[in-house]
Amino acid sequence: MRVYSIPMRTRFRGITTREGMLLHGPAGWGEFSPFAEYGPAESARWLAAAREAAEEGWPAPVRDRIPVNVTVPAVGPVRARELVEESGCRTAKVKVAEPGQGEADDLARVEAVRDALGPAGRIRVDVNGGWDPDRAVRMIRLLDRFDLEYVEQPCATLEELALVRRRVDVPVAADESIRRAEDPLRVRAAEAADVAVLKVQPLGGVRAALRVAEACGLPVVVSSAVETSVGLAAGLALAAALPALPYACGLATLSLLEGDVVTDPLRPVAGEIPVRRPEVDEAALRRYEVDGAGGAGWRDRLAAARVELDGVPGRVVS
Ligand SMILES: O=C(O)CCC(=O)c1ccccc1C(=O)O
Ligand SMILES: [Mg+2]
Repeated sequence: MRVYSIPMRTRFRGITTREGMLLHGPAGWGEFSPFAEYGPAESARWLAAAREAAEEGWPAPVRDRIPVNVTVPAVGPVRARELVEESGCRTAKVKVAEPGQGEADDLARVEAVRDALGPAGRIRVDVNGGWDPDRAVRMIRLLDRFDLEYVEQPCATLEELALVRRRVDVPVAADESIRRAEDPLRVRAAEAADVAVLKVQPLGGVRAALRVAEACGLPVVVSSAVETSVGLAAGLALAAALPALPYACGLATLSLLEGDVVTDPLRPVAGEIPVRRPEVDEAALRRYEVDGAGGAGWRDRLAAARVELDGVPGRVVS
């Protein structure tokens, strides 16, 4: 196993460096990159996803190209426009409700993105649970001036999502509300969402995510956890295996990173990423590889996740 640390081009989710581990097995490379705040129990699912990639591979694809959205972090309007234009994507996901910013920042960013995309482009906003229901209803109506495809996780809880969903016309997507196997049934029962955002690593792999998709009974948007192309390939495999894929996916996140670990990174071409599994490039990996203290911390996190998953300190995946 190898530990990487890649600087981010733009601060995202409060982080400026993306770190993780790459595990190798008979089926290829897998990525284990739980965010720093995740403990062993949550990280165990991220490990299950890495093992599936390294040991088993993924179910057969039913499509060979995945339409994707450009991800626009909480940047100013000028940078937002540049990111959309550079991307070639016709759908944008815009982060809003960033701590320390105001409603005017959100409106200016979304306006700039609408300007860059033109009237035919699609815009979704991601709130990461940052609004209370009253603010959510008010802000969604204001932002819908720029025509929203959906609003992702406007509030933190399921009950709040359901309340907001009843009060606005814009569809609601659940992201943070779907992290465990039992969550999709709760989302369904609460009638809290119109769309399910699914991420492979937090859900424990492509097969686990396919089961969640089925249990939700909602259209699915596959998103990345801001990963190297090794992790993104698993997201692509999920998007490629879903029976239906009515929305663009959030897998165009490589542009948030300064570099990658493969020869031919998974970047969009004309708004789509071709479904494939790129080869890890030794020279690229060595460029971002860390050992010593950083690497040791990750080896401890891997060991703890293994204990959760296997019950005992487990078999070593090289
Ligand atoms: O969906 C996308 O466009 C990119 C992925 C993304 O936004 C994301 C990435 C890592 C952690 C959380 C999130 C999120 O959707 O909130
Ligand atoms: Mg989200």
